[in-house]
Amino acid sequence: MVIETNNLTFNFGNQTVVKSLSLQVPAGSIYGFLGPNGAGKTTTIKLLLNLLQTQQGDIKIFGMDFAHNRRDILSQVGSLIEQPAIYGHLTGRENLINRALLLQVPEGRVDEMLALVKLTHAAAKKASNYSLGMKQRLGIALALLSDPKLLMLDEPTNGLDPNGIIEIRELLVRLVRDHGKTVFISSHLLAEIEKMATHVGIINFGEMLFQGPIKDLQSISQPMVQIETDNNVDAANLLTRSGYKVIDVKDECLNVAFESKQSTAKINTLLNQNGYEVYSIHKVQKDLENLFLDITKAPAK
Ligand SMILES: Nc1ncnc2c1ncn2[C@@H]1O[C@H](COP(=O)(O)OP(=O)(O)OP(=O)(O)O)[C@@H](O)[C@H]1O
Repeated sequence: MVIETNNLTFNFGNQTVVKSLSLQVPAGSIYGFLGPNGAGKTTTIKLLLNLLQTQQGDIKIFGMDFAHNRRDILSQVGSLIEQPAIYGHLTGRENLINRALLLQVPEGRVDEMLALVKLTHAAAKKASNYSLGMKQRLGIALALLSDPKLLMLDEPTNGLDPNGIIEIRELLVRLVRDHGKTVFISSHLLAEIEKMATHVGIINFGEMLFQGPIKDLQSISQPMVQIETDNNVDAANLLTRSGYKVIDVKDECLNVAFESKQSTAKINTLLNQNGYEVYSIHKVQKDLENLFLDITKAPAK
């Protein structure tokens, strides 16, 4: 794991904004850290970057205990939180050269970074004249100058138009695929993250509500046949024995993985032939956005 937290908890006064958080961010992943406004994402990122002092719990980054290896760890982490620290009166290249001097990074990296974030054509333009998307990309180039293994980005697509979002997405995918980085990116929009993330963590009120590979989240949103019978438990057993994939059984209904209309009709016939009364049978599907809303609308504890 590149990032691992155990029982991470943080309070602002008497408000607990991060609650027993156990993050698991695998190496080489694009980890989407999702949650509505005020969920605790920025606070968590600040704890991971030591911009806030940990009050409770442990953080391990690159397998090292954060409390005892802070310098070592942070020298291998690039970050972008809130607005990128850019000087508007300097050009894109000058901004990068300044930082390269500060970090004692060879100046050759500057042109490499400009090319990587597709700003070579605008290198000599004043940063104040950059679009929001260009500023974000320059911010990412600044974060990448020291060639960190891990990039942490707090809502980097906030306020960007669809093109700007696509450019950032493509850049992050390239960084992971071609440069072996791990990317930790927060957002309050699942739709933005879904297309690039390999893993997601969904938090609300500081608590982890779902964490795992994106495909696990997608599999919860697979289409299902929802069936209500006079005996759902026995009907589910019959369907399992007959080779259908029963997803769950509740008092009021049972859910079977949807295969086709024809297979749904066969399920109906099978149940009827075995003496079950079928009160309703229909296809249901939650799209990811609705799933996300469902997961995050739980009331505060
Ligand atoms: N400096 C602070 N002092 C007191 N409370 C704070 C402070 N910073 C954040 N909070 C509170 O902590 C909670 C979590 O805020 P945080 O900024 O971490 O959420 P977030 O998920 O990043 O939200 P957003 O998507 O809006 O940026 C919120 O209730 C917020 O009001």
